[in-house]
Amino acid sequence: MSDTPALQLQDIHLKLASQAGDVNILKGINLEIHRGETIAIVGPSGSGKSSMMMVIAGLERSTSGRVMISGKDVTNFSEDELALFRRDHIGIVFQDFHLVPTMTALENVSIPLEFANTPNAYVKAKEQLEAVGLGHRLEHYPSQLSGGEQQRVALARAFAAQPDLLLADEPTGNLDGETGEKVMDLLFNRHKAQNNTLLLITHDPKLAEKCDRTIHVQDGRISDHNLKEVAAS
Ligand SMILES: Nc1ncnc2c1ncn2[C@@H]1O[C@H](COP(=O)(O)OP(=O)(O)OP(=O)(O)O)[C@@H](O)[C@H]1O
Repeated sequence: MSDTPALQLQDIHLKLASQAGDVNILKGINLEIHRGETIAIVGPSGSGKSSMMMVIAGLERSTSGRVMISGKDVTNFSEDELALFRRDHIGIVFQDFHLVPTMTALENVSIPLEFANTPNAYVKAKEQLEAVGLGHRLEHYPSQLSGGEQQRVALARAFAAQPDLLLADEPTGNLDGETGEKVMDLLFNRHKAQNNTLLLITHDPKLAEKCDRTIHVQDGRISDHNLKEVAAS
């Protein structure tokens, strides 16, 4: 296994314009995550967790700083380069599923594989759906699926291309406790099966406990608490 970190953030700042003036959202984030780690990102509402994840995913461009993924500096990638890099290396799961409503479960999972010219995209998508227990729902549209099932489709889609980095932003936030637990078990099982790196934003302490490490974000910074953890380790 290579020693190259899965993810490095160096002095990331994010400033966005709002009607009330510029807002400093991220204020110098430094972070290094190793391959295969599971990381919980916790912190108060509005502290910048989702913004940090958007910067990592290349869906938001930082104002300054550097983003390295698997040793590749993606900071100055064009939008097209970022889209290709995301397709090949990053899986993302959102709280509200983000499935395409006019596509079946099978199509939702296979479409990114087809874009990547992956051979046997449908067969691979079917395998991913079977791995999350949805082999009997392949032809169902999102509106015909429960919230838990929709999130399982989103998991199948995120894992389909075997990404190096899996980002999940409160993936159980819209689900009831029992369904959320099942989705979470699947998320960890799929992570284990593929041995990718998992970053998970959560407000649930039980979930954070399941991860190797917890990163605390406070007011756009990684809080002192983490620095003490690092110093003690
Ligand atoms: N497009 C934007 N323009 C201006 N400010 C924004 C924008 N997007 C987010 N913010 C602000 O940035 C801050 C961080 O938001 P972010 O969504 O990253 O927080 P969070 O920690 O993920 O919160 P939550 O736990 O509630 O999801 C908030 O104060 C938010 O209002």
